Amino acid sequence: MTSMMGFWAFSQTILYTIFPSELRFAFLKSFHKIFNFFTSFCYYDITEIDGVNTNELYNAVQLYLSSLAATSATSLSLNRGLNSSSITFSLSNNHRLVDSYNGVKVVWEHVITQRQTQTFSWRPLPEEKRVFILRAKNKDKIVVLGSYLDFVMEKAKDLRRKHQDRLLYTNSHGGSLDSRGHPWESVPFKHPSTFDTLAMDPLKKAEIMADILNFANGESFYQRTGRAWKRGYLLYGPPGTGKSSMIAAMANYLGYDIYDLELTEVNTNSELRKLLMKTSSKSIIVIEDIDCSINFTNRNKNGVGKIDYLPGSNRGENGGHTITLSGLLNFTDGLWSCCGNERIFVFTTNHVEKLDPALLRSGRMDMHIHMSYCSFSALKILFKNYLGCEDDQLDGVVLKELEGVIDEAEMTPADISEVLIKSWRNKDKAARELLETLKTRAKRNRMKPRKMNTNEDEDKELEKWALDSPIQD
Ligand SMILES: Nc1ncnc2c1ncn2[C@@H]1O[C@H](COP(=O)(O)OP(=O)(O)OP(=O)(O)O)[C@@H](O)[C@H]1O
Ligand SMILES: [Mg+2]
Repeated sequence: MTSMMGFWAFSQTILYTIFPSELRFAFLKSFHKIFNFFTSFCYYDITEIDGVNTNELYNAVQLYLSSLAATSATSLSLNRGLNSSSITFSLSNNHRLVDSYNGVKVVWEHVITQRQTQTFSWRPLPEEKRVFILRAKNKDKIVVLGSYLDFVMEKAKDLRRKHQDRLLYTNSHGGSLDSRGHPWESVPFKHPSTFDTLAMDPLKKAEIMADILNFANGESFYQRTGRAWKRGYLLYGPPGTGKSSMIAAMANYLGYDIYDLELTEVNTNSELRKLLMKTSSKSIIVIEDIDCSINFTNRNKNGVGKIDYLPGSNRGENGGHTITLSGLLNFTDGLWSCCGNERIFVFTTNHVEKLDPALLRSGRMDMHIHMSYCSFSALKILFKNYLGCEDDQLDGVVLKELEGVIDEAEMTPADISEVLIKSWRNKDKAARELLETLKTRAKRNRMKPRKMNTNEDEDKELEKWALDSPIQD
């Protein structure tokens, strides 16, 4: 500003010595206009990469402008991501867009420049440097910084949930970062499972739906009670009972992204933290088959399990992998779990009895959900899904028999779907075939010798405990 004033004084001196008075006035007037034009505006740079981190505001602005650009910009870049169902717009290089908010007019410009070749860097940066420049009048500074940018962030979040494909992230290359600073790779998430298609006890389903909805709408509750805005679910039960389908249904219901954390790819607790820091809010962080990829049972003298990689996993015994159960609990529970908001953690397992009790203890996972064999009420949902009919449209006698035998048959919804899918065009035939299969399974189960040993008793005890664990805050 001082140099501006100096330049102003200097130009006035020149003016008085060179120009006659009439010309001087006209010149001064235009000069004043130009001078005011530049000094009455403020400019904000929003760069794509801020230091080493991706700038969330940049992504939000890009999305927000894409919705404006579609109708008002004259030059657009059109993109369609691999596997994506929709085209996205973005402002072309050096193009501008005018936006107004509460009577305040702002101008956005997108500037892309080539980055100078880097001599040395811990992490290579992308070749292009991309910046959004926001211009606003000085007098509107408070509105812009106080509420306009928050408005842009909120709008972008909504747009993303409404129009963009949700994403499924995976950490297939462990915790290492790519050139844009992401440890996660993503693909569009298009799982068709919803709570409508999920076959399970309707009361239990309603309870889970209410719980996640309460969570998603509970910002003020979490703020008031001083709790981190996160919730943990443990889904356990035999294969094919719908644990993964439940996760997909949750994501579709809330419009959240999914981070599928492959724990065997993560080497250290700090890598785990890095991964957590790079997850966005409104997401579900999933660790599937937690008992299969790692073994928590090997506790050290402090009673905290150190994770041994099982023979099937791709980690050797002496590979220098130092991830611990306390690291994992810190990830879900501790201070690090609070960087970011509105996140759901889901662990799944086929063997709840193999999990370390520290993981099951009250307060760790807020809700333990037992996904079990198909019940009669769950079967009715499968009839609707696969045969397109309500149960009262089926033969009453067959239905009664199905009800009598289904619990004893102990068949998973996945197994039952396989039977129904074979004759889905003929609903009565499909129901009859299912009845035959269920009867055969029930007979086999009746003949199977029940092993009753202390281990089984313990397992049952543990399952009961897991089932009875905390359900509400
Ligand atoms: N409860 C259910 N409701 C509707 N469909 C189901 C249900 N459970 C299983 N299925 C069907 O079976 C398939 C496999 O189920 P899913 O992958 O959800 O089981 P899972 O419990 O995650 O199994 P695993 O323990 O092997 O991971 C699903 O794609 C779906 O078609
Ligand atoms: Mg699964």
